[in-house]
Amino acid sequence: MSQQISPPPTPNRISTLVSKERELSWQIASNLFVSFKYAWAGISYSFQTQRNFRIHLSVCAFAIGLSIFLHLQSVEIAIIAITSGLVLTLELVNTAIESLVDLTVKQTYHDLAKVAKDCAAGAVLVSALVSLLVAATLLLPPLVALIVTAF
Ligand SMILES: Nc1ncnc2c1ncn2[C@@H]1O[C@H](COP(=O)(O)OP(=O)(O)OP(=O)(O)O)[C@@H](O)[C@H]1O
Repeated sequence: MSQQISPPPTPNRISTLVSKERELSWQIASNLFVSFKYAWAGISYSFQTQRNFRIHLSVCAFAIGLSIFLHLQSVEIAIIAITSGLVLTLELVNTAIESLVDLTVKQTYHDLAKVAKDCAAGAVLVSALVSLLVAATLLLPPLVALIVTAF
């Protein structure tokens, strides 16, 4: 049996899509303040439900705090902040993908659900490892120097 392939979108179809923008959405944020409120609700949900998010947040705060305490250069602190932000951002995306997968397949097993969840978790792991490497490279030399001078 041949598989049905959707035709590429024509300019007319695109303008129809634009005019029906967000038609399927249950609710649309009415202004920027409301958008921030929902964004904060997402961060709060992740914090309350995801143990890994709480661990990563603590480690990131510690790394940034230590980099300030050790008087690292502004660029170095910025690099640590960027890599930390990336980990937390991917944790949020991971939570969103998990929720979408669970919403779609509910409590049934599906190979593609596994791929989606495993890849999302893999993205967090990659960013966490890179972040750890960057933090160790920038923090360890001044930290060791401080410990050596103290004893
Ligand atoms: N519906 C499903 N179909 C197939 N495999 C699934 C399904 N749900 C979960 N899994 C498998 O179980 C693993 C753990 O599921 P879970 O929902 O706890 O993901 P997780 O929340 O990504 O873990 P973490 O919170 O540590 O990132 C997934 O990575 C996936 O391999």
